Amino acid sequence: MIRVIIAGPRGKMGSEAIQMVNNTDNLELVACLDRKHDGKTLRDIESLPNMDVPIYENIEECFQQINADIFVDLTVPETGYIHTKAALKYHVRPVVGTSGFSTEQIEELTDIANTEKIGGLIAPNFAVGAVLMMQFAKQASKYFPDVEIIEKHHDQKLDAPSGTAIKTAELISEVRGSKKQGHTAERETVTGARGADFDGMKIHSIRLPGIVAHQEVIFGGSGQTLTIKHDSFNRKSFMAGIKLAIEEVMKIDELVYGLDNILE
Ligand SMILES: NC(=O)C1=CN([C@@H]2O[C@H](COP(=O)(O)OP(=O)(O)OC[C@H]3O[C@@H](n4cnc5c(N)ncnc54)[C@H](OP(=O)(O)O)[C@@H]3O)[C@@H](O)[C@H]2O)C=CC1
Ligand SMILES: O=C(O)C1=N[C@H](C(=O)O)C[C@H](O)C1
Repeated sequence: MIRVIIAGPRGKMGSEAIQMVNNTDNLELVACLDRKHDGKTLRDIESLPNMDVPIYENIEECFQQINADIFVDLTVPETGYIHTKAALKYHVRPVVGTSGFSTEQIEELTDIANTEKIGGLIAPNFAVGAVLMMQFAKQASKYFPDVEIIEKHHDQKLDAPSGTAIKTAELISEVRGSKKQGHTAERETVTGARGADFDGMKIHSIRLPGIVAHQEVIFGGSGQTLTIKHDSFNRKSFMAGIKLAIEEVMKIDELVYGLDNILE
């Protein structure tokens, strides 16, 4: 049995993750972290399963009282970062889905995990299809260095660009390097019209009600374009990746960034 703590249990991802853990034979939910229901149990909250799993508001208290193997964070960037640091301190392996960490924060968490020899994972996207999209985009950029990323998410999302878009740009940059695209005399008549700039490639973030999580990577070449596209239509699309991450992180003693690091 792998003993799991989930932070953000009332959220869209957290509530799906609880279901996934409850439906998985070798996983056991042992506590949740929730800023609004300290001292209660899941049973006390209408939207959550009828279970006697304790809820904590304070992460240190939670780790001091609960013996757990894995800490899953599905909250917001500022809190997720603090949670992940605490998990590493208490040697509870973090599996982090929360997006919006800075590069410096990811580097710092990686250093701590590696010093402590604790396995962990920060994954911008747990959907296997999205991981493949990123890998295919990296491959394509060798032949098509002119590329723009369009990511589309629901309008409750806090961070822009998405974690997936940033990871995609980072992977493409490993192959393509830095390259300014578009006309040399290009100028914006409305600020932001050309999107965010990452090593000269543009990232465009769309936020609308009615959509979940989608990304297109469009490559342009002489007389042709190539579009690599992934769509998550619901949050179940991320659950197989979280399950795999929980299981695989138990076998490693470093913190990795991206689900691709543990996929065969
Ligand atoms: N890696 C991946 O594959 C995926 C990652 N994500 C990321 O996961 C995270 C959660 O997404 P989602 O479930 O859609 O978001 P939700 O807004 O539905 O859920 C966020 C949860 O975090 C809680 N929360 C908010 N602020 C704090 C805080 N300061 N301290 C503690 N808890 C807090 C919320 O509680 P309250 O109701 O009190 O605000 C809520 O329960 C996001 O960062 C998102 O980008 C999402 C999908 C896939
Ligand atoms: O907030 C979301 O919804 C998602 N966030 C992640 C991201 O920032 O890439 C993963 C997925 O796109 C859904």
